[in-house]
Amino acid sequence: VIETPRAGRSGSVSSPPHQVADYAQKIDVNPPKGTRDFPPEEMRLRNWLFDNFKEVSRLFGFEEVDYPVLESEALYIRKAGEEIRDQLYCFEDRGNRRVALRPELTPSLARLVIQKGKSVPLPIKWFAVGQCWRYERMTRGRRREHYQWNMDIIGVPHVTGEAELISSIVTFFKRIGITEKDVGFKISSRKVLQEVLGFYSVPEPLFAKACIIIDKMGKIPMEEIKKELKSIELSNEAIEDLLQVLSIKSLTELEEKLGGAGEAVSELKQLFSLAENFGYSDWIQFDASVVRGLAYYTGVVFEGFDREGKLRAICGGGRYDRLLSTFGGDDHPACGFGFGDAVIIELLKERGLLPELPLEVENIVCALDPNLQGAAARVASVLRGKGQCVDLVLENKPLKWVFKRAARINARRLILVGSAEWERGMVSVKILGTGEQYEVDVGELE
Ligand SMILES: OCc1cccc(Br)n1
Repeated sequence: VIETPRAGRSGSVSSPPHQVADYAQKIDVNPPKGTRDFPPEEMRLRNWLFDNFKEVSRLFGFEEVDYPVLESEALYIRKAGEEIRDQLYCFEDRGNRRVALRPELTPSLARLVIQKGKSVPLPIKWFAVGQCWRYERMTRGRRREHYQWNMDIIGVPHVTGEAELISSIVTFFKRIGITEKDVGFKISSRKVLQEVLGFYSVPEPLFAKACIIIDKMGKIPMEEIKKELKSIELSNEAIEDLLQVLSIKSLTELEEKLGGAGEAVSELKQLFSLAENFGYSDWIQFDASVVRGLAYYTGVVFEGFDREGKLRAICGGGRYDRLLSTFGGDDHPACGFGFGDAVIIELLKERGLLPELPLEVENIVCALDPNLQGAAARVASVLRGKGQCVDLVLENKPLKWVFKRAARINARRLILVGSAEWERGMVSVKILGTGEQYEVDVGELE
């Protein structure tokens, strides 16, 4: 914390060497509650993670997009009782507009797809990595921001879309050393719920609310779940039947319960068959209790989980065929997922899989004489022009300091610009850590 200097008895302020303005206020140098700084080491890990997100997206032929972190609050006003709504980071701007820091990326995607209309041919395959926000009472000390990787397919009504998306996440996991022994995907479909609630003639508008309540299973007591289901007029019989179906863990059992004629069973069978062809059957399991906590899902839903059961869901997604029409656009079939940047890092730490990402600077260039600083700048420019990374020593420093800095930045080569050598158009090169050293013509440096 930066302290403002206190006036002594004489009234004069004995300020430190650097003058601190008398009016300077004490500021907290930590970032706002629930947010993170990314100093170099953390930023290297974040870039490593995002580079893997983006490389997988490229492998699957997806195009990168982005949207404002600030959106109209209207994008997120859904009436299904979602947690994401309760925690909206929203405010009125100076133009009296209701705006919000985006809590997720999917509504922005829907907005942009509608905006683009027929100018963008289907299927759309877009991905984004963006910061998302929630305003949660810090009582739980949880973060208020995270970065989410999203991949979405618009215009494909078949479960081939969901199968492709899960394949992309499996590809990502494999790239970073995570196997099916570490994580799995619980897969279900909201059409299971729809078919069960349909038996009890539960009106369509209550369907999303029921899903949001059921998503709280395991997070709040079962009695509370039943109470909330009763509050949306589900009969005791419907509730008991629903809870029984939600405990089903196999497609065979599901088919026995629902019959084989419905879309829920047939789509899930197709998905599991496609998984066989993609080669990730060992990563997935049917679990009827998966509904996810977003109101707009309409079909297949899935979530990545850690098999040790220590962490929250790693990622989640599903089909949302009617989101666009809720924004006044033409409906297109759609599916997608969100993958947060925090739980996966916790998992990698747990598994000892965090990558070593040291700062690596190829060259450190130093003038041995203050009059040779220009020469050193020239050498640095020649190397940089050849794509070489150079840390140029910018002050007149003793060699001991230079060697210490070279070690800290993991430099491979120390290039010294000395007057005797420079007069012959040469510089001296030390390959650090090897004792090898030689002189070389500046033009031949590479
Ligand atoms: O996963 C829900 C969520 C949304 C925004 C920010 C954070 Br942290 N978490």
